[in-house]
Amino acid sequence: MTSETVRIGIVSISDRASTGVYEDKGLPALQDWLRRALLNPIEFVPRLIPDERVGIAATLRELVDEARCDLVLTTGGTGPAPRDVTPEATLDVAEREMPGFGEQMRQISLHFVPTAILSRQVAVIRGKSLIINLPGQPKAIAETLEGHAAASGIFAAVPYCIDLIGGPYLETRDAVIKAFRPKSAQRPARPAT
Ligand SMILES: Nc1ncnc2c1ncn2[C@@H]1O[C@H](COP(=O)(O)OP(=O)(O)OP(=O)(O)O)[C@@H](O)[C@H]1O
Ligand SMILES: Nc1nc2c(c(=O)[nH]1)N[C@H]1C(S)=C(S)[C@@H](COP(=O)(O)O)O[C@H]1N2
Repeated sequence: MTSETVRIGIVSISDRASTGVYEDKGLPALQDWLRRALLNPIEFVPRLIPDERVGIAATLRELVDEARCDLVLTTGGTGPAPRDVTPEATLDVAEREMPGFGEQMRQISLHFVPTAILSRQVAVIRGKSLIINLPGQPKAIAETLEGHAAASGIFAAVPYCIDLIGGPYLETRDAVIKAFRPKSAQRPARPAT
């Protein structure tokens, strides 16, 4: 059985990376982790943009409404600094909030850094797409998606969430992240790769 293709918007939000002050490590880190974690063919739709609320909201709308992404992951701009506005922009485009993702990410991240509580990250649904904010530190991407021995990574809940909102059936590599679905929602497993 062939996996369905998934279209994923990846958005790196950083004033300095988007103006070339330093090299962006957010988009490569997102791509690397998703390629490792997913068995589905992936079409990435990447964007590197500054910390501007209106521009971030416009990018998220475009990725969901025009590019038809099933999932959008952002990185950066979730902290308390005046220019950190990613959560506000994400809420601007939200139809529904999914507060469990932010709660769980802060729990996971406390196993890595005491400043985990400074991230105001949110997750929302718009149309048939799930949008999730991740912190800006490139290493925080794998940390929050994959988790810690004591706190399961948020990506474990992403495939079933996407099932429920009408997206493609995502299959993960268990060695990276084991997706959880109720038995009634599981399809027969593919041979391991
Ligand atoms: N996109 C990125 N690429 C590479 N490193 C990054 C990126 N975003 C953040 N970092 C690193 O994480 C550190 C802390 O992130 P911080 O929240 O200050 O970044 P930011 O808000 O994206 O930066 P900026 O002030 O340029 O918008 C940065 O000093 C940088 O070392
Ligand atoms: N897993 C993880 N979460 C993390 C961090 C990290 O290094 N790893 N950094 C924290 C810090 S220092 C800040 S300020 C906030 C917000 O980061 P952002 O503004 O770059 O999004 O995320 C926090 N969450």
